[in-house]
Amino acid sequence: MSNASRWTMKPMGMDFGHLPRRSEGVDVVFGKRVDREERQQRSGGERPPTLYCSQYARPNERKRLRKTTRQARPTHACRCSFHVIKNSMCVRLIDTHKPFVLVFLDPGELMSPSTKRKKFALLAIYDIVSRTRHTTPKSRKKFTPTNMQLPETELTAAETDLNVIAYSRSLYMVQNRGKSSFVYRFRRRQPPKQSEKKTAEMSFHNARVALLACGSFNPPTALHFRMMEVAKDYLERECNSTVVEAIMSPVADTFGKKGLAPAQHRFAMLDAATTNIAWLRADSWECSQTKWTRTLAVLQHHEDQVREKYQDSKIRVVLVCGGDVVDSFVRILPDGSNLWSPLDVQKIINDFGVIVIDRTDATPHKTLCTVCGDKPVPSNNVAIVIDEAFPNGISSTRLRSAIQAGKSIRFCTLDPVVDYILANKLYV
Ligand SMILES: Nc1ncnc2c1ncn2[C@@H]1O[C@H](COP(=O)(O)OP(=O)(O)OP(=O)(O)O)[C@@H](O)[C@H]1O
Ligand SMILES: NC(=O)c1ccc[n+]([C@@H]2O[C@H](COP(=O)(O)O)[C@@H](O)[C@H]2O)c1
Repeated sequence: MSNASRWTMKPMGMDFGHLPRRSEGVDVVFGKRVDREERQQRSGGERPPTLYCSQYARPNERKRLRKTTRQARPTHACRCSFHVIKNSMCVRLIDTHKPFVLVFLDPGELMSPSTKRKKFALLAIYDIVSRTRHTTPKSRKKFTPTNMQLPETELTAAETDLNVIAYSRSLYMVQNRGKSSFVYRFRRRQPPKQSEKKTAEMSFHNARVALLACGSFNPPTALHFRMMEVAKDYLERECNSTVVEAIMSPVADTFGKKGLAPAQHRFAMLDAATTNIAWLRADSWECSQTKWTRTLAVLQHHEDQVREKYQDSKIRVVLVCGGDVVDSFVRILPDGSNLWSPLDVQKIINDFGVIVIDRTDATPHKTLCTVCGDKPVPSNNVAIVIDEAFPNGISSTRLRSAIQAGKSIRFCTLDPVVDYILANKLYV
């Protein structure tokens, strides 16, 4: 019997109270003091977006925790998803420091794992799970480390991505036996560190590359086109790469940024401006999706497309972005969740690569050091380029403000964009 088939994923038919359905994710925020009453109030009849673990948040512990994780963050937010496997709850915990830990958990007293971080994470999850009354002594009995396997067949594509990471990390199982609990650690069986290996082999040098810029382009500014030119120039001059094409992909309307003009216009402006530039084009795939697509998925889509188009499985798709986007890699949203999944960021850096165009007030190098933690920033896969010929603080916001004030924006962007905005009376 294959290992995968030993586990069956059951639908969420059990009484999980207020927990969201799987893949929705729950944010576990460490470090916030929320008293019991308030917590109950927050839970109310509705599903709370965030679960607070106040009892593990003493200030001195927070300080130590930050030291351990080497990441000073205002709160320690973890995104978890919940699954039911053989009557036990499986919690997947994702955070910046340890991107993915799979925990099979029975409520019970926990034996302290070796590091504070693990302890905090496990206790936090315990805190959640202990309020769900989901396990019975019978189900606990069934639960043994020997039959443990990820239910690969039942997972969606996105989750299967995560599984790879789970295997490259350690797997923890926590089980209650009488009064004490045990933490089991499993090593992945396949050769580890596949993505690191890929990074070591990968380099911009002599590579065939397609560039991808994702953004609102609301409207496109001179810098949006310029950043593609700067990235292409850098790769061809410094790395002897061949840039086969460069793609500008406007984000879908469902991204929900304030004041976002309809995707049809944002795409049309990019298309009009790039139509006579052989190596540069606008692509409508991302903005024609009904839901917002994470940048990693956009990269993956275009990797498939260009490899097929050029019949070359070695072509790389490299993300081009400004320093502000890199800074946003570690941004935590007001509800405590991560703007970018840390896993996505790791994959973008290691499996694709990024050309960062420096931008006023951005500190991409510092952010990348934070993101990479113990490891050095992979310099063969990430380059921060300063545009010395044309440094400026232009932004779409400034163009929109100028248009609203009735001022000219000519020469702040390409002429076809200006003409399109005027003809369609955008941003007035
Ligand atoms: N002046 C600039 N310098 C460097 N990168 C830039 C500049 N303007 C935009 N970019 C980059 O272009 C990409 C698309 O950006 P986006 O469409 O969000 O433009 P924006 O000017 O930042 O928009 P807004 O002002 O509406 O927030 C991002 O990677 C962004 O960092
Ligand atoms: N998690 C993610 O993949 C993620 C998060 C935030 C923004 N983005 C992308 O960054 C780009 C720029 O966004 P802003 O316009 O908010 O700077 C957009 O294309 C957006 O889709 C991706």
